[in-house]
Amino acid sequence: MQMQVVGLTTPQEVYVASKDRKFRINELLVLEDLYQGNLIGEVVESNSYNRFIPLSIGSSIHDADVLESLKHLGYSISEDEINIAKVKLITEASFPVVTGSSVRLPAFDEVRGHLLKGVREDGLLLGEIKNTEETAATMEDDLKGLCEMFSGGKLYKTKNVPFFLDLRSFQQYPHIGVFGGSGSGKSFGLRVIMEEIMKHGFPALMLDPHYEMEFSESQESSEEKRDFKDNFRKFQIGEHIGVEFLNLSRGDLLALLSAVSPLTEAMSSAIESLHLRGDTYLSFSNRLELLSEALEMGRLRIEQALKQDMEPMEREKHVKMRQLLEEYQNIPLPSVQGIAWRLRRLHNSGLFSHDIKPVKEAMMQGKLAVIQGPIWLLQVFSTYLLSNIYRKRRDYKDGELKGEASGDYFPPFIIATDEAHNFAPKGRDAATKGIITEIAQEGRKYGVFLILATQRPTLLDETVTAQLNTKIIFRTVRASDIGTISEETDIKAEEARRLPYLPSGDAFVSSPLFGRTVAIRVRFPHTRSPHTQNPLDEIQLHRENSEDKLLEAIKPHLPIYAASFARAVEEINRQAGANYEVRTLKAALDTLVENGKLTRKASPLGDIYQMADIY
Ligand SMILES: Nc1ncnc2c1ncn2[C@@H]1O[C@H](COP(=O)(O)OP(=O)(O)OP(=O)(O)O)[C@@H](O)[C@H]1O
Repeated sequence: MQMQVVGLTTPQEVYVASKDRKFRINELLVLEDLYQGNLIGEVVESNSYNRFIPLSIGSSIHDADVLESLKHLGYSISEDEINIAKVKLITEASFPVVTGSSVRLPAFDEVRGHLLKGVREDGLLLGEIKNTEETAATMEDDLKGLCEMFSGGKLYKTKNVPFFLDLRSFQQYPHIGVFGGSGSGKSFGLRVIMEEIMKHGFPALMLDPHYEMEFSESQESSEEKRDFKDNFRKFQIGEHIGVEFLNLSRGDLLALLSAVSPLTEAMSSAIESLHLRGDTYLSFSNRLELLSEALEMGRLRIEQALKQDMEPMEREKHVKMRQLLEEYQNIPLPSVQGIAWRLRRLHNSGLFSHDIKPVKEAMMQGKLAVIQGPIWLLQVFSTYLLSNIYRKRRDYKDGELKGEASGDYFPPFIIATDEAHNFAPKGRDAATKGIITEIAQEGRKYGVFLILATQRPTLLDETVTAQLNTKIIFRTVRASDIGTISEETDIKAEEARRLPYLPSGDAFVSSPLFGRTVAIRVRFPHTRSPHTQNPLDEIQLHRENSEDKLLEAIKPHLPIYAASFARAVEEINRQAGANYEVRTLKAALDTLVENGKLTRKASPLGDIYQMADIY
């Protein structure tokens, strides 16, 4: 197996040819340069030619120089099969590589530094580095076969070099972007990242608008049975967690109300004067309701009413209304009503009936807290939650830095979310945008890290995108998104061209730690999402279940004449938990006949249905 550098070379890029070896994209090669010693390069394009498709027919890489030097090196261009790779040097050479230099595959130790960063114990094992099988053969045994891969319908142990993301390096490169279109493997990727974070017991918080981040069921097919029941806790907003109204700052309250629907300026200033220190939900909402009633009635009618006879409670109410009207007469009624309905909407969601203590507790214990809720409520709540825990961490850390007796300990943590473009959108406001931008810019100092996943990197706020040091990029088809990705990462033009065709689960990792883009395949997750049932299977299962139920319910009535359906249908419905009418019952029984479970015979009194096995 002979491989050589051919054609015109530069210090950054060369072509390598071989008669008998097909090059694999992203594999690493050693170029044995006579003067500069061994150089490491990565295959970025691979082509193969034979005499039936002569080299001279259009392709970017076989320019005249390549052809010329192939001839010099003894290749017979019209007869041999020739494989040619475009190779980018990973470490730049000082001057162009010598044409004709021998090329070989590296032993693992020669490229270890390019493939593994940090120590294994601190790494998040995301999967394998693509096309490193031959190099991996010379790897120490305890790095071999570390994770399960799923490809081509088969599950197997990896034969490639494992890919670790060094958790320790987050201090330097704190934030991660996960990009990829629908079905590209982004959710699987996020799941794997979160599983790895849980393995390290690193406190984390995940916003889960899709209700899919469940880690208690292990993959059935996997050999490595592993669940994370004790490593994560799931909270539904309004059900398990919420905000304590009493502890809300004015700013928090404004953020919450505006997340329901943007506030007008008049509303914001009304809140400034209407919200009082020590307000509970009840005292604040009562004030709003009474004021709005008072504004509607007007001073004159309130005075008149007070002159009439009234129940003491009614009187008290009217006195209070008069007082409020005096105090807040300049606030327009629509503003008060606008605030009141926003507040009611928050209250109806259950938001004010709970607090965030359980989330903090889970994080203090090094667990992953999964926060679920509809996206609007998630926005509202996470604004409050993120600000609260970030502040807690910042206060603790600042106190420590100043050498002051520090307050309560709160650990470093990771915040992860899918649909990140909803939480920090470009060009428009969202409740969460402020806090996410702040963490993107300042979080590093406090050990607060972001993992932001989105299908649409183009819609993510630029300030935030610019702070995402590490990017994991799955299949992306949309040209505008490929454009954004190309601008924001060190992804090579050849790789950008491959983005629309990446198989699900393959990704490019662009990270300053590696100094280049690494092509990986994400491992098979240990756990599965509750959504993985195929809708077709769901329908089939449901159908079988309801058929079985109907069969059980009809049994006592068999044999049954079509004419007797009217009498039996009610009881059958009760037993089968169904809602048949005479007509639909007949159709359902006919289906059972088709499936061979019942038989139908014509008789002078109409059709008779009977159990199939009797005949
Ligand atoms: N690492 C992987 N290994 C094996 N198969 C994978 C991997 N990642 C994804 N797949 C396959 O691709 C399918 C789609 O992946 P996934 O659900 O992660 O896509 P997605 O990008 O999150 O899409 P969406 O945004 O629509 O949810 C999976 O159901 C699985 O069959």
